[in-house]
Amino acid sequence: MPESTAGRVREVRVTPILISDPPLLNLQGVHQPATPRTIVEIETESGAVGLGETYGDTDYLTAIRRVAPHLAGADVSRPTALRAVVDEVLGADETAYAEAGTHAAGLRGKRDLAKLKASVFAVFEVACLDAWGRILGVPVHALLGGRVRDRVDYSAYLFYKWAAHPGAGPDEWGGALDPQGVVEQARLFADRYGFGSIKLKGGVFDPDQEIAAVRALRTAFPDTPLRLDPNGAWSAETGERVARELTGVLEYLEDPAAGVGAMARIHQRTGMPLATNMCVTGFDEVPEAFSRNAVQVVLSDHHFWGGLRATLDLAALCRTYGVGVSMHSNTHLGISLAAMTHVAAAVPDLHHACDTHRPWQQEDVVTRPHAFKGGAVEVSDAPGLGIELDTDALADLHRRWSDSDVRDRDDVGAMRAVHPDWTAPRLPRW
Ligand SMILES: O=C([O-])C(=O)C[C@H](O)[C@@H](O)C(=O)[O-]
Ligand SMILES: [Mg+2]
Repeated sequence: MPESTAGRVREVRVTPILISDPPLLNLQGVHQPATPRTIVEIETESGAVGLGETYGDTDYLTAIRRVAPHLAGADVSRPTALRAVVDEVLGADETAYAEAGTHAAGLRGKRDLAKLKASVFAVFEVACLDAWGRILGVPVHALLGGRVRDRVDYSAYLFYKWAAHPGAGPDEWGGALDPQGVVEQARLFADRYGFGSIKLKGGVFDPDQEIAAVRALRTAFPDTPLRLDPNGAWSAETGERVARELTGVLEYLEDPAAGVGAMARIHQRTGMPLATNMCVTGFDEVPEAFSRNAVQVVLSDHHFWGGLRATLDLAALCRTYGVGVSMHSNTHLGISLAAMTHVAAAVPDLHHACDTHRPWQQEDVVTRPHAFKGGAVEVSDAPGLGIELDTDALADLHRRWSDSDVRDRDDVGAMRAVHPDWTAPRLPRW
């Protein structure tokens, strides 16, 4: 019998876009009014089109564009084989990633070539699985072993924020710069989306102010699991103090201090469960962190762990070592949310609500953006990722990218629009 050509890759389209983003504050500065993402479409000989979404910064976009032409003729049912293609095309040039600017580097752990390759592979893997699922008529979660839940719980992801970007009118969320503002934002998220867990992005104000905000959330939401994430802004001593003050209040504390040593010390001295998307962001970082008991919850993220099946590998590793698993997010649209939901649906031991930035985005490139009901997204059983590309929206957001000179996420630069002397904070900041 002749080999089937249905899953053979005919064309790969890579489209950079800019999506608008509110003025959300973090350790490094503030989100820009618009941030880059990359959308990948893999079209097969049968006409099936698989979708992927990932970071849009120059280093990612350049690497994705370099690899894309080499995928023609590959088979979407064999995504593992593409790993070798990515490795070969991106070669051994460590500088490809390390020198590509400062932007959000500090907020999501190490930056090296291995991680860039894992990230580039991930967006193609998702698109292949989507196309393959469409061809077979099965959902992506079925290709991952099948769903073990019907709905995936997400967490409200609160940020300190300005009421508006400089020079722009106020947005629909309003400002949140003190405990009362944070509680009001939480109520908005709970009312609109029904989230049953709350995370506050910290590292913005003095730790005592952030402790006060968490206590105000506890008073307003007595039974809701709470988290605080200062992105490694504190010293081990400060982390220890905050951990003691918030013991019994937080479900977990996320990246209180930078590095495995500080994390291990904080946990050992306080017993506070610690989560990370900074000190363990690749498989090579697992042995030391786990053997030193530095993290109790790993925040997986298929965008940089190497795709959906690598996320399942990570979950299995965590299970083996008695470490919890949950999910990290960055500013993203519906293709990423669909991929996150399919893989989360297939992870057996997912005991924490996943992070998502999606409610902060007012536009999308999918025709029917996901709805959060009771804080959860329903797991789709439609073929592939269960989403359709809105080609007009994609064209509009690509036009915005073409008309703009924003090419990288730069929270530090965005902060300079208001504080001209602002520089990336040296750690520990407190
Ligand atoms: O959990 C985290 O550290 C993040 O979500 C990283 C992000 O870059 C977050 O800090 C943001 O969007 O400002
Ligand atoms: Mg984090």
